[in-house]
Amino acid sequence: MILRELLTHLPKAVASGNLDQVAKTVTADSRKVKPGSVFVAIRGDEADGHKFIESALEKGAVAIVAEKAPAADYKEKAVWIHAAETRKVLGVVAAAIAGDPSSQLKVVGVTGTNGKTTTTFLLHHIMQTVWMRAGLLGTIKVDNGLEVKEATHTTPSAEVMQSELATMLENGCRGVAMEASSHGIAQSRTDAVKFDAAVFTNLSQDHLDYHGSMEAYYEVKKSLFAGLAQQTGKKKPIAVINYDDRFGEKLVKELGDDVSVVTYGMGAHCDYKISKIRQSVRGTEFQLDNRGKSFLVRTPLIGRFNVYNTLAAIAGASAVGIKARDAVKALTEAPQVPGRMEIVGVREGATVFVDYAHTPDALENACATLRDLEPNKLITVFGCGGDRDALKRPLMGEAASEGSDLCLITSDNPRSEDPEAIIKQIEAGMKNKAYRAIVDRQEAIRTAVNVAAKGDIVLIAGKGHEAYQQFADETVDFDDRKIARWALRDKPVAAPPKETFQKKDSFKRDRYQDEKPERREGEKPEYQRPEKYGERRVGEQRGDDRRGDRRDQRSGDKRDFRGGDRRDDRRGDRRDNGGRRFEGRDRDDRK
Ligand SMILES: CC(=O)N[C@H]1[C@@H](OP(=O)(O)OP(=O)(O)OC[C@H]2O[C@@H](n3ccc(=O)[nH]c3=O)[C@H](O)[C@@H]2O)O[C@H](CO)[C@@H](O)[C@@H]1O[C@H](C)C(=O)N[C@@H](C)C(=O)N[C@H](CCC(=O)O)C(=O)O
Ligand SMILES: Nc1ncnc2c1ncn2[C@@H]1O[C@H](COP(=O)(O)OP(=O)(O)OP(=O)(O)O)[C@@H](O)[C@H]1O
Ligand SMILES: N[C@H](CCC[C@H](N)C(=O)O)C(=O)O
Ligand SMILES: [Mg+2]
Repeated sequence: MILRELLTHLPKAVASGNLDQVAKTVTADSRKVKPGSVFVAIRGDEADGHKFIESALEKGAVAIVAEKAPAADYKEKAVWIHAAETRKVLGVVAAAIAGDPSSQLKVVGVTGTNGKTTTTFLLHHIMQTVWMRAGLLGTIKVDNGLEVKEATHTTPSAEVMQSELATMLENGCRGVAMEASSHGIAQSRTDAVKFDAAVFTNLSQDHLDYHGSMEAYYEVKKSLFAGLAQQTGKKKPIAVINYDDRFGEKLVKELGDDVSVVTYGMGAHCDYKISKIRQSVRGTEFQLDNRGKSFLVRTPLIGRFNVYNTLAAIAGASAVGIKARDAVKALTEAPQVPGRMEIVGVREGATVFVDYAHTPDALENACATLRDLEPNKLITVFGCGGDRDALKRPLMGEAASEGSDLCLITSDNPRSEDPEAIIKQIEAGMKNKAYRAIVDRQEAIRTAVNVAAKGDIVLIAGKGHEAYQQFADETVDFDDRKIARWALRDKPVAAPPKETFQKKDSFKRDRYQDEKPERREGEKPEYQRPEKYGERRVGEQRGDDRRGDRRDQRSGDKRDFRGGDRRDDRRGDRRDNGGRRFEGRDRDDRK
């Protein structure tokens, strides 16, 4: 795009230099500048992009966008564009260079503290089923319709996002389901995206390290919806809002008439109303009432909160013209969202789930969901990430201890923090003494699996699909699901004596801290850190190592409600809520 044309998108900017040159790409990172790039200098939390202007010029930037005018001795090596709020300008320039792809795609953005990834996966599945080709952009992966890549961020920077959207359009996608994280909204990554609909799943405590208060966090989420009214070029966008959520209700009240609002929830006045929920370990079914029509929705997903995610996906799909009937049909074969309430195995009648609950609300819901399956005991393994909201730590302790019979507090991604110090902050919130602290996550998982007896459920929470663990000095390969499978494989054949875990007092940290889990003579050897886990990924940093699961979820990982699980190790006993106890079943081939 010729710079002169680009400037028509920036009416308030002041430019100097030869505007008849071609702008090929745009970036806010001097390290990614190539000849012909526009470099946008952004004042960030850690660095000031203006300091890298020289470096961008040396690499051949054709134009510099900055919040200040050029110095008097500036040699006009490149066009200088002086503008306010360069973060916002980045989005506008990126959209213009990419050909404004979101104006030609049906775009649904999903925001909220929990449920974004799940809802976008469901929505993407519906879009793919009905439209053949659709894009997905979020925490786990970017699917451009033809290829799947690991994601680095939940909501990538504006230039990455606009280029991904352009590829989706080129690849024949009709629409895209994308997550809008609060960081992404606050940093204007989503500003230049033209949404057809935006979904609000819920709001509860998280990210207070970044936003400062719940009110400020809410205001950021709200700005996505308020922004819909300012959008041009698309017919009136639709705000799809969870009306059972306190902040969702507030949002509905506060949005003006210039945004169309559609609500979902249990309340009689909701546009998409849920009732008659029935859950089992194989899936969930419920009644959906919408515009005088009733549907029986059946999905293989487990958990009451997934009823909300399912409904959000149906309402989001309807907002872009997909018939509710078609969405409901597609959801009978909804995909297993990696690491979200995923059954990883059953052994000796004990079932192990991996879930991504990493907020107090999510942990409370995850425990409640598994409690609904009426296990003998619910054993929860969890920790809290370092360098992130510290205020949620005792609250997660409280949620887990209230929802479980036994907790194993361990490390999540400690990042630059001391893992033991994080654990202490979690312990401050524990409501009972039925817990042990085991800093090593692998050890904690193995202990939980070993102590689980017939009819028990083990919940391994917090890291879900993540395939790594981040420490101050290194990032190592680590996958809860793999570790849990190995631990299940090595689990002693007979469950440990019941009395070991009967007395809640017996889980006091000091008593068990250094003990190794029991193993009987002649049984399988002591668990070794597998070779593969010896490989270090030294030096990888935050954004770069937020790696998702490499598997392409479109192939081979679908769960069919009607046919039951395709993976045979997901077979728990199918029970409804009729008061019977949950009992997992063993895979025969493990014996
Ligand atoms: C706190 C935060 O969100 N930071 C993000 C932000 O960084 P920043 O704007 O503060 O950038 P900075 O590092 O201070 O640098 C300022 C500018 O100088 C530039 N620079 C820097 C160094 C250099 O050599 N040359 C150069 O040009 C940088 O590219 C940047 O433009 O913008 C960067 C580019 O888009 C992001 O990579 C970075 O994400 C960091 C790595 C991160 O960890 N973010 C997490 C917290 C995040 O965004 N998470 C959300 C999910 C949260 C949720 O669950 O809801 C997400 O959407 O992924
Ligand atoms: N609608 C919901 N309400 C409450 N908790 C939920 C909901 N959906 C999912 N959860 C819980 O939150 C966890 C994370 O879900 P998911 O990955 O879909 O959320 P997310 O918003 O994308 O999270 P992140 O911001 O970290 O990417 C799940 O593993 C589950 O425990
Ligand atoms: N999107 C979330 C992911 C948290 C996952 C958890 N495993 C952790 O590292 O805290 C965040 O950035 O807060
Ligand atoms: Mg997500």
